[in-house]
Amino acid sequence: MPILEVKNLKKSFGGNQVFSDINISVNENQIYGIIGTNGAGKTTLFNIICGVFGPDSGQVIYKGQNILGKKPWELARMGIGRCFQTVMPFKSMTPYENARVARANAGKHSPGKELFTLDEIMELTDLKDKQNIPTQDLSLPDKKNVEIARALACNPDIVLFDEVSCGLSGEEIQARMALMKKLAAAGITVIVIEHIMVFIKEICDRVAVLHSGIVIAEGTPHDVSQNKHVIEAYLGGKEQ
Ligand SMILES: Nc1ncnc2c1ncn2[C@@H]1O[C@H](COP(=O)(O)OP(=O)(O)OP(=O)(O)O)[C@@H](O)[C@H]1O
Repeated sequence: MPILEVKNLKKSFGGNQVFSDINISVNENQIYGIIGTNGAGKTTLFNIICGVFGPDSGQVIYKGQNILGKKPWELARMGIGRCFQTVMPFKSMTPYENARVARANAGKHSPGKELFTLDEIMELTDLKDKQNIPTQDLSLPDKKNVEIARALACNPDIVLFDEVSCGLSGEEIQARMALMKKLAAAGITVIVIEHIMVFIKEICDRVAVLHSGIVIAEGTPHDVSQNKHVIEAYLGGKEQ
């Protein structure tokens, strides 16, 4: 059953049309990948889903309700979480404080029914032994973990991750993949934008490929990687 559907989305910035007709359907508990070349509109799609700005036309349906027009904080309280490509935690606060503030602000719809305690979130995001260090003194990968911890503290039903593996080592990427799988196993729906194909192939149940304003392919990672439009448009004619 779909938890999130994007229907007939159109979006332009000035004269630059980013989407002419985007359609995506994400089922509950799936790990759903979104790929596409630079500038294909992946982050724009997340911004529209999260209420940062609206489309020119189309619909975003979350749990059966059209959510266009709702503010980002309203959507966070409805269970839509987001991790940004660039990290934006409160720098002077520790990881634990960042998570606590996020929970207090967005700790949503079902108080007392949080999926993870703050301690569990520190464990899940590998921050347990650093949870009392000011975030500004942590490494970039740890800061990214704080960003994930903040999203999880909001007790989301769905989390959108925008290139959270960017700049990480192979080992850190493996840890990130394991975390995504744990979130899905715990009942959270995960949508990831990633450029790293191994990441997409290993963890995603389904993938959508954005190109020239539309979804040129949708399916399992294997099916999508065999699709001739994808090979031509996204993989530069070479299968990966
Ligand atoms: N707020 C904005 N104002 C004007 N143009 C924008 C805005 N946000 C995005 N764009 C433009 O929309 C297009 C899609 O950008 P977007 O960042 O969504 O692509 P992307 O697929 O996420 O790219 P990347 O892989 O490089 O992160 C680009 O041409 C970009 O310049």
